[in-house]
Amino acid sequence: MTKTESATLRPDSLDPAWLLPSLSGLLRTWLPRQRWFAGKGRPVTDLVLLSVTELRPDCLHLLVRAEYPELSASGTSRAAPVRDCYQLILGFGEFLMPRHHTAVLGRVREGPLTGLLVYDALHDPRSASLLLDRLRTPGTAGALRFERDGAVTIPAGLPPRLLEAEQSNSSLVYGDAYILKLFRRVRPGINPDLEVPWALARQGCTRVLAPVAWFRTSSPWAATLGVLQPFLRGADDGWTQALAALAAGREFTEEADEMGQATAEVHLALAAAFPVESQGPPRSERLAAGMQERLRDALHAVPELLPYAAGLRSAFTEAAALDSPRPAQRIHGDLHLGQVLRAERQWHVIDFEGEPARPLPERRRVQSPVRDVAGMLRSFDYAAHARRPWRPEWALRCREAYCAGYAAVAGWDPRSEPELLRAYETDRAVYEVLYEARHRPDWLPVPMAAISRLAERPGLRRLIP
Ligand SMILES: Nc1ncnc2c1ncn2[C@@H]1O[C@H](COP(=O)(O)OP(=O)(O)O)[C@@H](O)[C@H]1O
Ligand SMILES: O=P(O)(O)O[C@H]1O[C@H](CO)[C@@H](O[C@H]2O[C@H](CO)[C@@H](O)[C@H](O)[C@H]2O)[C@H](O)[C@H]1O
Repeated sequence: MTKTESATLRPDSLDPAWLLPSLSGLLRTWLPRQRWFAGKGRPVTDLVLLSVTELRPDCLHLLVRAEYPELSASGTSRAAPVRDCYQLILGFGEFLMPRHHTAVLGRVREGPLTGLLVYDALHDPRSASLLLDRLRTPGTAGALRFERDGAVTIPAGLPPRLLEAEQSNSSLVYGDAYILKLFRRVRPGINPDLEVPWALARQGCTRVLAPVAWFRTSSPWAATLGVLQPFLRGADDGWTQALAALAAGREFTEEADEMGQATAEVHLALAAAFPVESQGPPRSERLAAGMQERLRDALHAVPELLPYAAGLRSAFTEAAALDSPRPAQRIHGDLHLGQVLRAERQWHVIDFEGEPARPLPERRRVQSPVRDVAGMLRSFDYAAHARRPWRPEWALRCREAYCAGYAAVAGWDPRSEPELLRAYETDRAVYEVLYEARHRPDWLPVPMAAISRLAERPGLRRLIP
């Protein structure tokens, strides 16, 4: 990397009245290309600057509200546009890093900043280090507040690198000792990815990594913006390991069994750390109504789902007739193979953010633990369908092993509630269809294969993937 002189923003640079117009054209082109931007491939129809904070004269922290049309099966969007708030940390000045040309938004073409190069400052080691420095020494910058666990001392000077994983957010790794996740899509409220691991670690749960520092904002509303956790050096996630096993023609049942045990341990710790539903078991009717509603939304957005609608609905109708004996409790909310990391032969569970598209109050609500189990079962299926030849029997064995491991620790077997499991798997597959349509259209056939199976075998009782 070569860095030439970096321009300094003028003192009036924080004035939203002209800052946003200067950046607007660049953001409209750059945002839809980002992996974490939910409106991928759709035009940004409006941008509002919600807050701007100077981190350094040539580095700004921004919260920007982007508006884009909702996905619509008809192509003509009659649905209300989506309005999401995104966290950006932008650098201004010359930035030459050819490997990371996606980091560059471009040159400002109008207003007082004309000619200035704008880039995603997370790619700039100076800005990445600045963030760690702020987290090491608690304090404020405008509406931003940096905080840390007083019992932990974070060393200075750890070299930063931006993680190049397929992510919904952006993460910086410091000296292979800590990882800072910056939430890209910001919602009002405390993010469960801070709240949950913090509470679980205090329960003595060794399956999670306790947050050591975090930062939040109070403007335009209170929200968590980033969390720093210990980095598990040399760990592989479950997805990478499952694909490696498949490629080598190996079974993955031992790992799946241990993963089931880890999930159950986390569920037990969650039930101890947070209130469980005091009104008795979750009301299946209400639950199924929520699933039907999500299906309706997905049908509106993804036309490929329409032929399966009746079959999918039947999964929810069947579940509505039952009442699960399982009390509702806090859960992970988006459990899949990418959310478990294996280090020193032990699985750790990460990313308690829940499904990023849902509002935070919904993600923080108590739910059935079967939702998490179904998420992981779907993930074995994803792995088995990620490459040709498809290996559904491999997935079936993983799914059985995972449930057995779960049952051994939790004291109840998810397979004993097949209707509920099917409903949650169907709900998850519908979510995945929507997720892939929005973020990775090339992947759509994977959840669609499950949709066709789940819809066409309404009487299914086995764990056939
Ligand atoms: N504590 C950690 N130690 C090592 N790697 C981690 C850790 N936390 C996250 N990662 C890596 O970062 C990736 C993205 O993290 P994740 O929390 O899932 O972010 P996102 O919500 O953006 O998808 C994970 O798949 C994993 O490879
Ligand atoms: O990145 P997040 O952890 O926030 O989760 C989102 O992205 C996941 C993909 O990266 C997506 O997971 C889906 O694809 C996985 C394979 O890449 C597969 O293991 C999961 O089973 C499947 O759901 C997840 O749904 C989404 O919320």
